[in-house]
Amino acid sequence: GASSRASKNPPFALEAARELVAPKPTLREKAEFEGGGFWEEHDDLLTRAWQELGPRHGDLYKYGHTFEKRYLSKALRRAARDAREGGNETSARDLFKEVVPGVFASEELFTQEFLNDLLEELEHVQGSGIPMRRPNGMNRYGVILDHVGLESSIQGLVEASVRPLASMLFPELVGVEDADEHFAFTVQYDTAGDTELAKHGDASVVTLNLCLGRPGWTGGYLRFFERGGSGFHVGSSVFKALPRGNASAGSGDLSFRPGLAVLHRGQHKHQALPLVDGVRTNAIVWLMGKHGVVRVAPYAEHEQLSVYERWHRTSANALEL
Ligand SMILES: O=C(O)CCC(=O)C(=O)O
Ligand SMILES: [Fe+2]
Repeated sequence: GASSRASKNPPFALEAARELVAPKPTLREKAEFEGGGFWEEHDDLLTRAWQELGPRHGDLYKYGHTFEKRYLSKALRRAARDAREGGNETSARDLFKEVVPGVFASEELFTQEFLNDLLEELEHVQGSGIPMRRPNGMNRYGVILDHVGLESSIQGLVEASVRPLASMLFPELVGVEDADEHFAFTVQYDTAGDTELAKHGDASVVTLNLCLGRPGWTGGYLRFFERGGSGFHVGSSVFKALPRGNASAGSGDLSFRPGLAVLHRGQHKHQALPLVDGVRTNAIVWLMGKHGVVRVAPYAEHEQLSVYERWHRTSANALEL
């Protein structure tokens, strides 16, 4: 019962978590390996502290009809319905423009409420005093969304729309089990903290990168590279076998605006150019297979998912849109 459970756990997890002295997030050297023990040791306490803190926007934490109505655009909901019920991906494809070869952008996926609520939730979480682990060794000021209670709602979002869209745009990479898991985090650039991110590939098969805001920064372009281990090589037989439009991972600079989302291959090398002024915050979802496995070998055309398979894989897809 409630009393025996309470007696097993130390009370006031939130207060206890605030007392913890976490490994410094500003240490750069070997950053990604540092302090792993700390986070494992206190995992339970931190999870309870987040529960005690509670949300500012509760709707963000549960995927379902309310989430979809508040946070997904009408255009995305209609496109998903057309694809799922009518087997027609035309409206889903029409959401995107290929702004750099292999980089598909859309301003039509999420609502303004999603951007606002997420930004406010980040402030709430970052002001809580609960220690937080950095998303990766390169960006020191983001939040791992999966660690602050948002993992299940983001997984719901992934299953219902992000994974089907990723499979539609990159059918040679997203098969049945290639995007069963995700890693979701934010990055934040400002002139007092991190201003840029070195050239890298993501530990993902496909990445969704959504700009949250705040409006008014300058600089901070996302640069994509044609070469440098994209996994696709012009002239190889594999490359030639890929369908047009999905074959390339080209070079170019992308200018974000709040609400602009891009999908790109994780192996498509990219770099965040220096922010000159203001603040840019993006939410990023890496898609990957179970246990973090990242598929890089492309599927031949006959092995790729059908439209039906893309949009009907899981029970989450059955949610009313
Ligand atoms: O600056 C960005 O929007 C991209 C960040 C990024 O590529 C990453 O965190 O993997
Ligand atoms: Fe990245």
